[in-house]
Amino acid sequence: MNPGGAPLLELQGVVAGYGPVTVLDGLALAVEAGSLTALLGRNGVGKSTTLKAVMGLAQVKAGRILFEGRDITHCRPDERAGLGLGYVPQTRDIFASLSVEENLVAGLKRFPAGDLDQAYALFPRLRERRRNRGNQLSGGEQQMLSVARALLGRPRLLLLDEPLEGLAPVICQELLEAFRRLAAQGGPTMLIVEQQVHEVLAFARQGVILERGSVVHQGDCAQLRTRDDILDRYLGMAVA
Ligand SMILES: Nc1ncnc2c1ncn2[C@@H]1O[C@H](COP(=O)(O)OP(=O)(O)OP(=O)(O)O)[C@@H](O)[C@H]1O
Repeated sequence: MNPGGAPLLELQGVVAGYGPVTVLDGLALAVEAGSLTALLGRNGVGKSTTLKAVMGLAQVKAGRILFEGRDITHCRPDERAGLGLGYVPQTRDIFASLSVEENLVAGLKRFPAGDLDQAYALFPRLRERRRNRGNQLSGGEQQMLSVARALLGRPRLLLLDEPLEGLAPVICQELLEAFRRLAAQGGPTMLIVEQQVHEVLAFARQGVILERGSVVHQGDCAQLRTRDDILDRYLGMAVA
């Protein structure tokens, strides 16, 4: 399951990209089981590509990706999902013409062990909107549905790509509160790519900063919040 206490996820010297384009340049990254990790960095440094490489959606040209100590570098994306990796893409993975409930039921075809009631308990708004079509939902509700669909697979690691993008502050807090409840209930380890640095640093426990496809800083989010020098240097900002 997890031989020798290995990290839940480990990227070893990963070189990855798209065709001739190389984005990740020997990326080394470890995510411990039970952690909440924020993956930060300026636009275009390779945050989404990191998640795509883990899911088998970007081409890995060198290096290895291990999940629970098992080499998944060459597994198909659906095999990775079956092994316990959940992914919420930046594009929100829902069917616009299906209702909330139909979206979830479609997810159950893929993950028969999933639990609709659990999804509704985590996001009561989805129960209220269960007859609304995907394209009749607000951005926040679409994001909740996308997360709920990923959770049907009962992942041990949930990869979230900019879950707060384009959401009003009050909805961001609602979503983060749901993530907190999920974590408190022993939910999946989470690796979150996010541009809303204030919000994600207040939520996550570990922060990893990428620059040009490599890790340039990693540490406690509580400490990172006080490191204006690092935030300014790598993210072009200072957090009060
Ligand atoms: N399908 C693709 N084909 C070719 N190049 C791509 C593709 N997707 C992304 N890229 C390039 O890879 C680089 C890294 O992109 P990526 O989306 O991983 O960055 P990011 O750190 O997530 O950025 P952002 O914060 O803007 O989403 C960028 O230069 C981007 O243009």
